[in-house]
Amino acid sequence: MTSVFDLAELAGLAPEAAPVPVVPAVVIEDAADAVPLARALVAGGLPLIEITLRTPAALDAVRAVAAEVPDAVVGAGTVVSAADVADAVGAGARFLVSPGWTERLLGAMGDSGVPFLPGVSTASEVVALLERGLDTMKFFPAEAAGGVPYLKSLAGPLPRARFCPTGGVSLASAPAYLSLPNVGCVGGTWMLPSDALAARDWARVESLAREASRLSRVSAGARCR
Ligand SMILES: O=C(O)C(=O)C[C@H](O)[C@H](O)COP(=O)(O)O
Repeated sequence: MTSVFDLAELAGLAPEAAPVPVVPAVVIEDAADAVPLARALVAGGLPLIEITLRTPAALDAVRAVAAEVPDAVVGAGTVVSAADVADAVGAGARFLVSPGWTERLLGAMGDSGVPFLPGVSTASEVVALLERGLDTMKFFPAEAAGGVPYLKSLAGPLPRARFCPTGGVSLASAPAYLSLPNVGCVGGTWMLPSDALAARDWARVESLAREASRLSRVSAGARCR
């Protein structure tokens, strides 16, 4: 099955046109903002968009982006229960991201039919997921859990596991993550500053997305299939 790192396939693009491996994590307060926000991200070159289920507006936001922004690939983040999985997929989420995992959550995400990134932060969790046949995961909270040196250390004993580090990642730190052989994409909120969202400053979001979209295609693109 397609993994979240099969970015071109997820986005419906040819492999050579794989999008930049940066996934904005959106916290949305007003569902009416979802479409203009998603359009700004897409215009800035970031078509993969994770809307976190942290706010009451999130599911309506997923629904709106799925219906009205065809160039976006919208997914749901903060998926922490089987009910979240059902709600997110029902709303049109095309991928799922969770900060952690349980057997039940893995089962529900596995049955959902869409790619998913279960969150891990320890070597034992990586081993547990590999044991279950899953090799694609979110590394969360990336910076607090050890950042680039930690992922480098995991690559030796656990080379099959591939990660999407998220949590404290910035424009400055993203290139170091993307240069690692076990990183397929990075997630973050740095292109969505809360003051820009509060002001509905979509031009600023687009410009920050464009800046993020210049991050190395070369280093990660080859591994994102
Ligand atoms: O809600 C979840 O499922 C998450 O894990 C959320 C995101 O990973 C963080 O919100 C990233 O946020 P920054 O640290 O600002 O980049």
